[in-house]
Amino acid sequence: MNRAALAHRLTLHVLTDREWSRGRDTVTVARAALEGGATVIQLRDKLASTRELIEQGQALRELTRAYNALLIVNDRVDVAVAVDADGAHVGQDDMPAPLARQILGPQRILGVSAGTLDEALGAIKDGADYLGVGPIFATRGKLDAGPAIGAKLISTLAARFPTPLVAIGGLTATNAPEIIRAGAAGIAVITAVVAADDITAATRELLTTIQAAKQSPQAHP
Ligand SMILES: Cc1ncc(COP(=O)(O)OP(=O)(O)O)c(N)n1
Ligand SMILES: Cc1nc(C(=O)O)sc1CCOP(=O)(O)O
Ligand SMILES: [Mg+2]
Repeated sequence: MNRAALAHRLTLHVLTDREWSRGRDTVTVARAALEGGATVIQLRDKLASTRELIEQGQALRELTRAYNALLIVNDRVDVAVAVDADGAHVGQDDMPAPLARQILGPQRILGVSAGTLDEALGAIKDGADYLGVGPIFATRGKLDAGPAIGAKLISTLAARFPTPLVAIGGLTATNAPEIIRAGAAGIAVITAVVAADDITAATRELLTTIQAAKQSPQAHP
């Protein structure tokens, strides 16, 4: 997939998280988000056994194909390959990106987290297909995320590099537009979607807001 196509498909990335799902199972949450227009489902379950993760991954693989959405597996590059996901996402404490790339091969998508310019430069050098940049705002979704960094890193990176940027951390329909205008290709959320009363409606609202921001004249060139 070329960069422009990938950037388009990264518009709205929903991370599963059973701790925030209010008793709803991962497949139910993902289906509702896909119905609302999520373009990526990231399987992120810090509690699951490997066997459970594989089962969830296989179910999400089928579902994401039916909705023409991407499936990314968080942390577990081996599981990403085993369930034939589109890719994997690794952070700064996870498998190093060059090893993840070896396992994923050249075709699958490799996402890497970056919270600083140095981390971003390293991830780009290591061949990340997209960067997960955050935490942009204060977040409830990741306890060890560190302090909010705001939009500056997004605008700096967008001005200098073509690698698509996915903003994460405290994103909502209210604050997403300014981050898209700063140059993010898309946003990633946990609580704004998976903890919502109506997951489909929350996803739809986010998607509409992001699409409008992408088309606004103030959008990043
Ligand atoms: C799109 C996206 N961006 C950042 C992250 C965070 O990854 P990481 O730092 O490894 O933290 P955990 O998600 O593993 O807790 C992400 N998952 N997705
Ligand atoms: C999983 C994750 N990674 C982050 C990072 O900054 O890398 S912030 C985060 C949690 C995002 O949850 P919410 O959308 O509810 O704020
Ligand atoms: Mg991780």
